[in-house]
Amino acid sequence: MKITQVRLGRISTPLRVPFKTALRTVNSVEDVIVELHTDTGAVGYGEAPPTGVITGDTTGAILGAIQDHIAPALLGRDLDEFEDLTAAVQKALVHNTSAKAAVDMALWDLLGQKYSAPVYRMLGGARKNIVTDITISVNPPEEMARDARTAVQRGYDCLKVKVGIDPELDVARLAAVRQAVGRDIKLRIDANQAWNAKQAVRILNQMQEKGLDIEFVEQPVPAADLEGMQYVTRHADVPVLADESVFSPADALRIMQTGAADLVNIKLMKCGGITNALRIAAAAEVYGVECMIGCMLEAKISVNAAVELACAKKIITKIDLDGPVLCSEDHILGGAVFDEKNITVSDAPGMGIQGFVPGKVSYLD
Ligand SMILES: C[C@H](N)C(=O)N[C@H](CCC(=O)O)C(=O)O
Ligand SMILES: [Mg+2]
Repeated sequence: MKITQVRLGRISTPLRVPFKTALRTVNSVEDVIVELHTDTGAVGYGEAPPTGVITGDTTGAILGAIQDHIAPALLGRDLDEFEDLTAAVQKALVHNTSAKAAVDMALWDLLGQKYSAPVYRMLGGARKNIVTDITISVNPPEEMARDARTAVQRGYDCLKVKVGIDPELDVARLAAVRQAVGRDIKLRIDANQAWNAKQAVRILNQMQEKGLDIEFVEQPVPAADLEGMQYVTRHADVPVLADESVFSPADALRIMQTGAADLVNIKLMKCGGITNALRIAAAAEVYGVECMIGCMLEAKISVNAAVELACAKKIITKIDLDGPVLCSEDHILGGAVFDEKNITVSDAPGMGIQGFVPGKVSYLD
C-alpha cells in the first residue's frame, strides 16, 4: 500500500453555544482535514484544529506544515515502513504538533485498514465503551449554573467547569454550579493557566472548605511554571492534572519524575498523534500515573482517533472527549457513536471513518 496523495481541506462545524475559557472564546470548530490516498484505493483520515493559544498552531501553519514539510516525507512510500513513516512525520519539522497529529492518525487509520483490524484492538482493546464529561464555559455564576443544569438534563454526570476569568469569582462560580446540580454530579475544574501558585492553593482550598467536592483541577498555573505546578500539587487539597504543561513524552516524564502533578492530560494535538500518545501512556503505566484523554475544540475525526486510544489503554481513566457533543452538527460519516456522554468505538477496520457529508469539506485542490 503506497501513499499516492496527501489531500488537504477545511471543514467548519457550528457550536451549540459559544465556548469560553480563560484563554479564548470560540463560536465554531474550524478544522484542517487530511486524507492520505493510496494505490489500493484505501484512504486514511486525519484532522487538526488551530488552537493557537495552546499549541501555537494556526490554520495556515497546519496546512503549510503538511504541504511543505510532512507530505514530501511520505509521498511514494509504502505503509510497510510504518515505524519509519511515523518517525518521518515527527522529524519533518519541529513543533507543529497539530499537523503531525492529523497525519499520524491517518497513518494509523491506514494500518488498521490494511490489516482489517480496528485501531483500538491493535493497540490493546481494553474496552468498547467510554463515558465523557462535558465542558461548562466560564461565565457569570448564574449563567454557569443554568448551563450545568442543562448538561445534567442531557444526561451528563461529570462536568468540566472552566474558571480563571476574574479569579475572584471562581469560588462563587463553583458554589453556584454545585448548588444547581446537587451532590451526585462530579465536578472537575480547568483554570487554563489563569492562576499563580499561591492564588491557586487559596482558591482550591476555599472550594474544598465550602464542601464543593472538586475531583481535580486542570492546569492551575502557566504551562512553563513547573515549580508552581509542584507547589499546588503539594499544598492544595485537590489533585492536580497537567494539561498545557505536557506536550511531548519527555514533558510527561519530567512531570511524573518531579511529582509536579498527580495526573496528566494526553491530547493528540499537543503530543503529535497516537504514536507519541502511546509513549506517554507507557510512561504513565511505569509511574502509575492515571491519565485523562482530552481534546481541543475538534470535530469527530480527531476525537474519534482519541476514542480509539482511550478504548485501548486502561491507564486512561478520565475522559474529556466532548468536542463532537458541543457541536450542533456532525459532517463526518462513520467512526465512533457519540450518544451524549456515552461513546462507543467503531469495530470497522482502521478508525471507521467513511468520509464527509457532501459539500461540507472545502478542498485545497
Ligand atoms: C473541549 C475540551 N473539553 C476542553 O476543554 N479543552 C480545552 C481546550 C479547548 C480549546 O481551547 O480548544 C482544555 O482542556 O484546555
Ligand atoms: Mg485543559
